[in-house]
Amino acid sequence: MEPGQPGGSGPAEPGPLPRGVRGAGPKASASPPSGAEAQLQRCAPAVAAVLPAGGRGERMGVPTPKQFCPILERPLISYTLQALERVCWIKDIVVAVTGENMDAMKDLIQRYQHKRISLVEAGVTRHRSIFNGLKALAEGQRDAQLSRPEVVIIHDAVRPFVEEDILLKVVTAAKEHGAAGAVRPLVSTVISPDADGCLDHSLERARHRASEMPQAFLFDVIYEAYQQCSDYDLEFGTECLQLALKYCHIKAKLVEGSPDLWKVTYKRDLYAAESIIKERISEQIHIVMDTKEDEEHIGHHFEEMLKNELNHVKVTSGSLCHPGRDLQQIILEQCYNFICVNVKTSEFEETQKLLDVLTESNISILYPVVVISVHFLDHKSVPIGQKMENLMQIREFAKEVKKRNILLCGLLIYCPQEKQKLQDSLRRGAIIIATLIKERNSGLIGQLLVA
Ligand SMILES: Nc1ccn([C@@H]2O[C@H](COP(=O)(O)OP(=O)(O)OP(=O)(O)O)[C@@H](O)[C@H]2O)c(=O)n1
Ligand SMILES: O=P(O)(O)OC[C@@H](O)[C@@H](O)[C@@H](O)CO
Repeated sequence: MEPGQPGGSGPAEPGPLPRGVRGAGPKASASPPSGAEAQLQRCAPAVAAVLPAGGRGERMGVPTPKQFCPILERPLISYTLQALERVCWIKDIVVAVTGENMDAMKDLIQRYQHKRISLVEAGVTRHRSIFNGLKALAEGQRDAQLSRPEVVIIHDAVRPFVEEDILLKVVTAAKEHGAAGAVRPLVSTVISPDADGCLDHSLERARHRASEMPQAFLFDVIYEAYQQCSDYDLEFGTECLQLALKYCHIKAKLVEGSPDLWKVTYKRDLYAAESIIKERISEQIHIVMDTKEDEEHIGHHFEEMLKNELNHVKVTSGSLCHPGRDLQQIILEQCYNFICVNVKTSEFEETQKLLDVLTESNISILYPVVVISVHFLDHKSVPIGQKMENLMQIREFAKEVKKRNILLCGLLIYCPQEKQKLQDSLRRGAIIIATLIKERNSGLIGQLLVA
């Protein structure tokens, strides 16, 4: 077993410590608890998580096991780890991977600065992988600082959209009932075929649920269940809650989960996951301009047009004159989309300053950051040949910053003197920007689009 490598900036900062669970890291609680809160936390359960990630992903139909398939050039499992790492009261995350994928997993932990991760060898079935993870926690391996938790979460590594609230619900329910699991309404009706492959009977859909993840258990319950488990169950079983019922007579509490708890199984699920992630990181755009706010200029007309056309997202704006104030705050808010409107300075002076700040910030470790360098072509500009020659530098800039997962492309907005035509150009520019951010396509880096 290999502990994960300590990270640097790492994933998003964990959320606030919910009542009733003990913190894990230095940021587990903003200030030391007092009185009843301290008492509550002292008796709160220590929580660990086991992530089975040792499958082959045969139903995905590609050579790469689906947990390592890329979404926006980052392996799927990294998103699940990030989701669990956001929860500060999960002390250890034990991931079961096959021996052949162990090195790839260690590289991934290092590259994306995942924390609190320990690795164990997967088994030939999902139940065996989970059992190996539980054994690692039970034996409290010193080299990974693992300790036996009171409550253990079991969550498939290929379910990236898991939020703190469902985790807290299943952990709290497991503490009371011994076991708990997320469920969802059935989408299709379950039927039972007879020996001839014909319908024997169907289940009343409204009275049944789909068992999803996360699930949570008192550690002693699920560990005892796995220790008693038959080889048949270990080989063919698919339901941990059933093991707790069959071997420990514990009836798990069923917790209604959100639609996002689905498991990535087929290729369509990977496309869906990528679309959801793209949508989530496109919700905020920050405009950087190299002119003062009160200055009448085409750049401010364009800023207004952007805010009107992109009214479905949060659009903030500022300048680089005070990067310590505006931009750092925006980066802390995890904005992944930046528009640099070059009005007064030479072609790429402002854009270069923005790229330097973004490169320093590590914001693009987990998600590709889109930067669009906006330029204007009007009758006062330098001769168009000279202008275009200057703007072609964007290709070199883009190639350089791509190494830092920053997707840079340019937008040249033609500014006719006639007011309506100018408005049309600005609107086309805004639509191009909205598309570039939504698609986040690395194939367009270094391109200069014209509106
Ligand atoms: N021997 C196994 C088999 C599966 N899993 C993990 O269990 C989770 C859910 O299983 P499933 O969706 O069935 O994954 P695969 O077995 O990889 O998929 P397939 O059945 O299509 O091969 C996945 O994170 C998978 O990596 C595991 O840890 N060990
Ligand atoms: O059967 P699979 O290995 O595809 O999936 C394993 C679990 O995710 C699945 O059985 C859930 O219903 C939870 O128990």
